[in-house]
Amino acid sequence: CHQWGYGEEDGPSAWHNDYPIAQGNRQSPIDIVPTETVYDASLAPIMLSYDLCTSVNISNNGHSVVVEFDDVDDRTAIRGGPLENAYRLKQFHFHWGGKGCHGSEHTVSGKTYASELHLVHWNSAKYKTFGEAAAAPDGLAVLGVFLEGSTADFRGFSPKCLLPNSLNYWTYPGSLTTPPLHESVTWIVLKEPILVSEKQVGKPPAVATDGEVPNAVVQRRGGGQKRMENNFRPPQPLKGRKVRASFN
Ligand SMILES: C[C@H](CNC(=O)c1ccc(S(N)(=O)=O)cc1)Cn1ccc2ccccc21
Ligand SMILES: [Zn+2]
Repeated sequence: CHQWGYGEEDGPSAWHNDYPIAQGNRQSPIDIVPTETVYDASLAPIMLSYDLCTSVNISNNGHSVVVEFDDVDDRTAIRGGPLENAYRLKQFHFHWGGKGCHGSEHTVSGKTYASELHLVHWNSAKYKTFGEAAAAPDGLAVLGVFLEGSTADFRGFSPKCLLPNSLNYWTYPGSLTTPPLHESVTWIVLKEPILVSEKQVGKPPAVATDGEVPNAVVQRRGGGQKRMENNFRPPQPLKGRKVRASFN
């Protein structure tokens, strides 16, 4: 099966060998240039109903730490914004760098953030399963939230506590940022970052790249477990796409 990663040999610059769509026309992430975005007054505010969300598990899939939700109904969903109907929350995960710097996937005029949270939703009105939606052009909606280093509390555990005060956003048609890189994502990227504690962002979560969730990752010389870091794809060509802003 296709082994891909973020290293020299198997990283983003090699993904096109196994996933030619990597050079497609709506790839993600992108560099968002605010002066080149278009304010669209017809864009509705996004509405998040995360209150009844039921997280099911947390796992390390070798590429990120993923918190999965049970997606049997639309209790936990995102609506409004550029979306035609409700999209159901499936999972959220993070992308980060090493030592608390440059870990975000989207950038804003070249500025990188320490990390980026992705809340992944699927179009349950049109598709029966996440897998089916993940391959359809209007199948997914991913809410991207930048994480900046500072101190902040992290009480409770509704994804709502992971959101900034303002829901001002940019939106554009894009793709999964990891293989299979399906061009199936309506991206909604919040402008305002959330602040998480330096110690949390400074040190990437202690996860290994071989899928184990060790209590502490040991840095073994030569092979064995490697600390998972820099699991971000660099910005991809815009190829004429318009990035719309929900704010002036
Ligand atoms: C495409 C899927 C695996 N990939 C993702 O789910 C995914 C989601 C979000 C992003 S990002 N970084 O753009 O937000 C990247 C990858 C495999 N898959 C196919 C069927 C299926 C069913 C359940 C679970 C996974 C499944
Ligand atoms: Zn992601």
